[in-house]
Amino acid sequence: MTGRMRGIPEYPEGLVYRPDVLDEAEERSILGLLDEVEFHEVRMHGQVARRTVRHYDLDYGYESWQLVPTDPLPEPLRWLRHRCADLAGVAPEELAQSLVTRYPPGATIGWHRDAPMFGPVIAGVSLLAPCPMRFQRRAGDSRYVYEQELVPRSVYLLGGAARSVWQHSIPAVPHLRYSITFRTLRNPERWLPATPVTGGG
Ligand SMILES: O=C(O)CCC(=O)C(=O)O
Ligand SMILES: [Fe+2]
Repeated sequence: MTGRMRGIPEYPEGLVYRPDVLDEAEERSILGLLDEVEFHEVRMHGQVARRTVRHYDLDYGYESWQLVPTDPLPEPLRWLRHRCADLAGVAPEELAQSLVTRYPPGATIGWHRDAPMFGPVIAGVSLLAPCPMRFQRRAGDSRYVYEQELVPRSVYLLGGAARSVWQHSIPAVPHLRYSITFRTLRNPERWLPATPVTGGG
Protein backbone atom coordinates (compact mmCIF):
# COMPACT_ATOMS: atom_id res chain seq x y z
CA MET A 1 0.00 0.00 0.00
CA THR A 2 1.39 3.40 -0.89
CA GLY A 3 -1.50 5.65 0.13
CA ARG A 4 -1.21 9.06 -1.44
CA MET A 5 2.58 9.11 -1.63
CA ARG A 6 3.87 10.35 -4.94
CA GLY A 7 6.45 8.23 -6.64
CA ILE A 8 7.13 4.80 -8.00
CA PRO A 9 5.89 2.08 -5.63
CA GLU A 10 8.66 -0.30 -4.62
CA TYR A 11 9.08 -2.61 -1.64
CA PRO A 12 12.16 -1.62 0.36
CA GLU A 13 14.55 -4.57 0.30
CA GLY A 14 15.39 -5.50 3.88
CA LEU A 15 12.09 -4.38 5.41
CA VAL A 16 10.44 -7.17 7.39
CA TYR A 17 7.03 -6.60 8.93
CA ARG A 18 5.43 -8.93 11.47
CA PRO A 19 1.98 -8.24 12.93
CA ASP A 20 0.94 -9.96 16.15
CA VAL A 21 4.36 -10.30 17.70
CA LEU A 22 2.83 -9.29 21.04
CA ASP A 23 -0.50 -10.34 22.49
CA GLU A 24 -2.87 -7.88 24.13
CA ALA A 25 -1.85 -8.79 27.68
CA GLU A 26 1.80 -8.17 26.80
CA GLU A 27 0.92 -4.83 25.25
CA ARG A 28 -1.02 -3.85 28.39
CA SER A 29 1.85 -4.83 30.65
CA ILE A 30 4.29 -2.69 28.64
CA LEU A 31 1.86 0.25 28.63
CA GLY A 32 1.64 -0.03 32.43
CA LEU A 33 5.43 0.29 32.63
CA LEU A 34 5.50 3.19 30.18
CA ASP A 35 3.04 5.08 32.39
CA GLU A 36 5.84 5.33 34.95
CA VAL A 37 8.54 6.39 32.49
CA GLU A 38 9.78 9.95 32.45
CA PHE A 39 10.02 11.04 28.82
CA HIS A 40 12.43 13.71 27.65
CA GLU A 41 12.07 16.36 25.00
CA VAL A 42 13.77 16.13 21.62
CA ARG A 43 15.41 19.38 20.63
CA MET A 44 16.95 19.61 17.17
CA HIS A 45 18.25 22.85 15.72
CA GLY A 46 16.56 24.67 18.61
CA GLN A 47 13.13 23.21 17.80
CA VAL A 48 11.31 21.07 20.36
CA ALA A 49 9.49 18.14 18.76
CA ARG A 50 6.02 17.04 19.83
CA ARG A 51 7.20 13.50 20.35
CA THR A 52 9.12 12.72 23.51
CA VAL A 53 11.67 9.99 24.09
CA ARG A 54 13.50 7.91 26.65
CA HIS A 55 16.78 6.23 25.77
CA TYR A 56 18.18 3.23 27.57
CA ASP A 57 21.68 1.75 27.69
CA LEU A 58 23.04 4.39 25.33
CA ASP A 59 21.72 7.89 24.88
CA TYR A 60 21.91 9.57 21.52
CA GLY A 61 22.83 13.23 21.61
CA TYR A 62 20.65 14.69 18.85
CA GLU A 63 22.99 17.66 18.63
CA SER A 64 26.33 16.02 19.48
CA TRP A 65 25.92 12.88 17.35
CA GLN A 66 27.55 10.89 20.14
CA LEU A 67 26.38 7.95 22.21
CA VAL A 68 26.79 8.11 25.96
CA PRO A 69 25.95 5.42 28.53
CA THR A 70 22.65 5.94 30.33
CA ASP A 71 20.16 3.98 32.47
CA PRO A 72 19.87 0.31 31.57
CA LEU A 73 16.76 -1.01 29.89
CA PRO A 74 14.32 -1.73 32.76
CA GLU A 75 14.35 -5.41 33.60
CA PRO A 76 10.59 -5.84 32.86
CA LEU A 77 11.24 -4.82 29.23
CA ARG A 78 14.14 -7.16 28.58
CA TRP A 79 11.99 -10.01 27.28
CA LEU A 80 10.82 -7.64 24.55
CA ARG A 81 14.38 -6.96 23.48
CA HIS A 82 14.99 -10.70 23.52
CA ARG A 83 11.99 -11.33 21.30
CA CYS A 84 13.10 -8.65 18.83
CA ALA A 85 16.63 -10.07 18.82
CA ASP A 86 15.22 -13.49 17.94
CA LEU A 87 13.25 -11.98 15.06
CA ALA A 88 16.31 -10.07 13.86
CA GLY A 89 18.65 -13.05 14.21
CA VAL A 90 21.05 -11.30 16.59
CA ALA A 91 21.99 -11.79 20.24
CA PRO A 92 19.97 -9.63 22.68
CA GLU A 93 23.17 -7.82 23.78
CA GLU A 94 23.73 -6.75 20.18
CA LEU A 95 20.59 -4.62 20.48
CA ALA A 96 22.71 -2.21 22.44
CA GLN A 97 20.45 0.81 22.32
CA SER A 98 16.78 0.99 23.25
CA LEU A 99 14.57 3.97 22.59
CA VAL A 100 10.97 4.47 23.66
CA THR A 101 9.17 7.20 21.73
CA ARG A 102 5.84 8.65 22.77
CA TYR A 103 3.79 10.17 19.96
CA PRO A 104 0.84 12.18 21.31
CA PRO A 105 -1.85 13.03 18.72
CA GLY A 106 -0.29 15.04 15.92
CA ALA A 107 3.33 14.11 16.68
CA THR A 108 5.57 13.02 13.81
CA ILE A 109 9.09 12.06 12.91
CA GLY A 110 10.39 13.57 9.69
CA TRP A 111 12.29 11.94 6.85
CA HIS A 112 15.58 10.41 7.98
CA ARG A 113 17.85 7.45 7.97
CA ASP A 114 18.90 6.34 11.43
CA ALA A 115 22.32 7.70 12.40
CA PRO A 116 25.36 5.98 10.91
CA MET A 117 26.77 4.90 14.29
CA PHE A 118 23.89 2.45 14.50
CA GLY A 119 24.33 -0.95 12.93
CA PRO A 120 22.75 -2.84 10.05
CA VAL A 121 19.63 -4.01 11.92
CA ILE A 122 16.96 -1.95 13.68
CA ALA A 123 13.80 -3.44 15.22
CA GLY A 124 10.72 -1.37 16.05
CA VAL A 125 7.72 -2.36 18.19
CA SER A 126 4.43 -0.45 17.84
CA LEU A 127 1.90 0.05 20.64
CA LEU A 128 -1.58 1.63 20.69
CA ALA A 129 -2.62 3.70 17.66
CA PRO A 130 -1.94 2.23 14.23
CA CYS A 131 0.02 4.47 11.89
CA PRO A 132 1.64 4.35 8.48
CA MET A 133 5.44 4.18 8.23
CA ARG A 134 6.54 5.86 5.03
CA PHE A 135 9.61 5.02 3.01
CA GLN A 136 11.31 6.87 0.18
CA ARG A 137 14.50 6.63 -1.82
CA ARG A 138 15.75 8.69 -4.69
CA ALA A 139 17.71 7.48 -7.67
CA GLY A 140 18.51 10.06 -10.29
CA ASP A 141 15.30 11.98 -10.90
CA SER A 142 13.10 9.16 -9.63
CA ARG A 143 11.49 8.85 -6.25
CA TYR A 144 10.57 5.38 -5.04
CA VAL A 145 8.02 5.10 -2.25
CA TYR A 146 6.41 2.59 0.03
CA GLU A 147 3.98 2.77 2.92
CA GLN A 148 3.76 0.10 5.61
CA GLU A 149 0.83 0.21 8.01
CA LEU A 150 2.11 -0.44 11.55
CA VAL A 151 -0.61 -2.04 13.63
CA PRO A 152 -0.34 -2.19 17.43
CA ARG A 153 1.69 -5.18 18.70
CA SER A 154 3.60 -5.45 15.42
CA VAL A 155 7.36 -5.40 14.89
CA TYR A 156 9.27 -4.13 11.86
CA LEU A 157 12.89 -4.83 11.06
CA LEU A 158 14.97 -2.44 9.00
CA GLY A 159 17.90 -4.24 7.40
CA GLY A 160 19.62 -4.14 4.04
CA ALA A 161 18.64 -1.23 1.83
CA ALA A 162 15.63 -0.43 4.04
CA ARG A 163 18.17 0.53 6.72
CA SER A 164 21.03 1.95 4.69
CA VAL A 165 19.44 3.51 1.59
CA TRP A 166 15.78 4.27 2.21
CA GLN A 167 14.57 7.10 4.41
CA HIS A 168 11.54 6.66 6.65
CA SER A 169 9.09 8.94 8.41
CA ILE A 170 5.98 8.72 10.58
CA PRO A 171 3.09 11.11 9.86
CA ALA A 172 0.69 12.50 12.44
CA VAL A 173 -2.10 10.22 13.61
CA PRO A 174 -5.04 11.22 15.82
CA HIS A 175 -4.30 8.97 18.81
CA LEU A 176 -1.45 8.23 21.17
CA ARG A 177 1.15 5.77 19.86
CA TYR A 178 4.37 4.43 21.35
CA SER A 179 7.26 2.85 19.54
CA ILE A 180 10.11 0.95 21.12
CA THR A 181 13.14 0.62 18.87
CA PHE A 182 16.17 -1.56 19.46
CA ARG A 183 19.33 -0.85 17.52
CA THR A 184 22.56 -2.61 16.83
CA LEU A 185 25.82 -0.63 16.69
CA ARG A 186 28.16 -0.31 13.75
CA ASN A 187 31.23 -0.20 16.03
CA PRO A 188 30.21 -1.75 19.36
CA GLU A 189 33.77 -1.55 20.75
CA ARG A 190 33.73 2.21 20.34
CA TRP A 191 30.70 2.75 22.56
CA LEU A 192 30.46 -0.19 24.94
CA PRO A 193 32.69 -0.61 27.97
CA ALA A 194 35.12 -3.53 27.66
CA THR A 195 33.87 -6.67 29.38
CA PRO A 196 35.32 -6.49 32.89
CA VAL A 197 37.96 -9.09 33.70
CA THR A 198 36.77 -10.99 36.76
CA GLY A 199 38.30 -13.51 39.10
CA GLY A 200 41.62 -11.75 39.61
CA GLY A 201 43.19 -11.01 43.01
O1 LIG B 1 8.03 5.35 15.48
C1 LIG B 1 8.70 4.54 14.86
O2 LIG B 1 8.44 3.35 14.80
C2 LIG B 1 9.90 5.05 14.08
C3 LIG B 1 10.91 5.72 14.95
C4 LIG B 1 12.13 6.14 14.19
O3 LIG B 1 12.18 6.11 12.99
C5 LIG B 1 13.32 6.59 14.92
O4 LIG B 1 13.24 6.84 16.13
O5 LIG B 1 14.38 6.70 14.30
FE1 LIG C 1 14.22 6.02 12.36
